[in-house]
Amino acid sequence: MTAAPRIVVHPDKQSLADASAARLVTAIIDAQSVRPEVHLCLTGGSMGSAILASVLTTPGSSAVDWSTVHVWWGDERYLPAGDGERNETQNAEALLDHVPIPAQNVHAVAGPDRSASAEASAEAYAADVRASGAGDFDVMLLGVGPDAHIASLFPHHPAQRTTDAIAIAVHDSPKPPPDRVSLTFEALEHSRRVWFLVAGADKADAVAKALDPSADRWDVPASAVKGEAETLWLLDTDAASRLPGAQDAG
Ligand SMILES: O=C(O)[C@H](O)[C@@H](O)[C@H](O)[C@H](O)COP(=O)(O)O
Repeated sequence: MTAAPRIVVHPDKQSLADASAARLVTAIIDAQSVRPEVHLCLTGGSMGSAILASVLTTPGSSAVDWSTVHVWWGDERYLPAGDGERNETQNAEALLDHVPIPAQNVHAVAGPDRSASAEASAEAYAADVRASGAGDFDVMLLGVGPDAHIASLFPHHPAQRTTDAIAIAVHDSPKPPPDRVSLTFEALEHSRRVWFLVAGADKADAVAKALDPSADRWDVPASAVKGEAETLWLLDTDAASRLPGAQDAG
C-alpha cells in the first residue's frame, strides 16, 4: 500500500528549505514519541543540504533527542571519507557536525579508502540496513535531477534493473562522479514518508513528468517511488511551474 503524491509549493528555495525543515523536525519528534529509534534517509544535492542547514535554525529542533536518530543515505558518491563531494561530508557540514548524534548512528557508505569496490560497499551498506532492522525508514528525503533521476537511479541506466537487492553499485553515472552506491527502488520505497525536495525552473519538466500517472520509471525514475503512509512533493514555485494549473496561479 502506498500513498498518492501530494504537492506543497513554497515561494522560493529558501522558504522551501525552511518549511521542509520545520516539517522534518515535527516528523522526527512525532516518531520519537512512538518508536525508540528514528531512521532518516538523507539525500545529496543542494536541496539535501539546504533542508538540513535549516533544521539548525528551526525553533523546535531543540526538542529532538538526537541520541535515538539514525541517518542513512539514499545514495553516496564512491569517494574517500572526508571528500567534499561526498553527500555525507556535505550533510555533516550542514547539520550532522552540529548536533549530538552518536557516531554509530551515522550509517555512512564506505568509499575506496574503506572498501575494495563500489560493489563491496553496496553489499556492506545493505548488510548494515538489514542489521539495523531499518528496512523501514521513517522519512526518505529525495532530491530530483533535471533528468528526473533520484538517488543514483538515472533514466535508461542499467542499474535500475537490479531487483531483489537493497543497495547497488552504479558506474558511468551521467552526473559526476561516475561511481556511486545507491539504494534500489525497492529499498527507497520501504519508507513511511517519502519527500521529494525540488527547487528551480530547471527541474520543472522533471517534476511534471514524475507526477504524470502515465510515467514509466525507465524514463522517469522519480515517478516510481511512493511512501507507505505519505508521498510529498515539496516544491518551490519555479519547480512547480509546469504542473497543470500552475500557469493560472499567476
Ligand atoms: O548524489 C547525488 O547527486 C544526489 O543524491 C542526487 O540524487 C541529487 O539529489 C539530485 O541530483 C538533485 O540535486 P540538486 O538538488 O543539487 O539539484
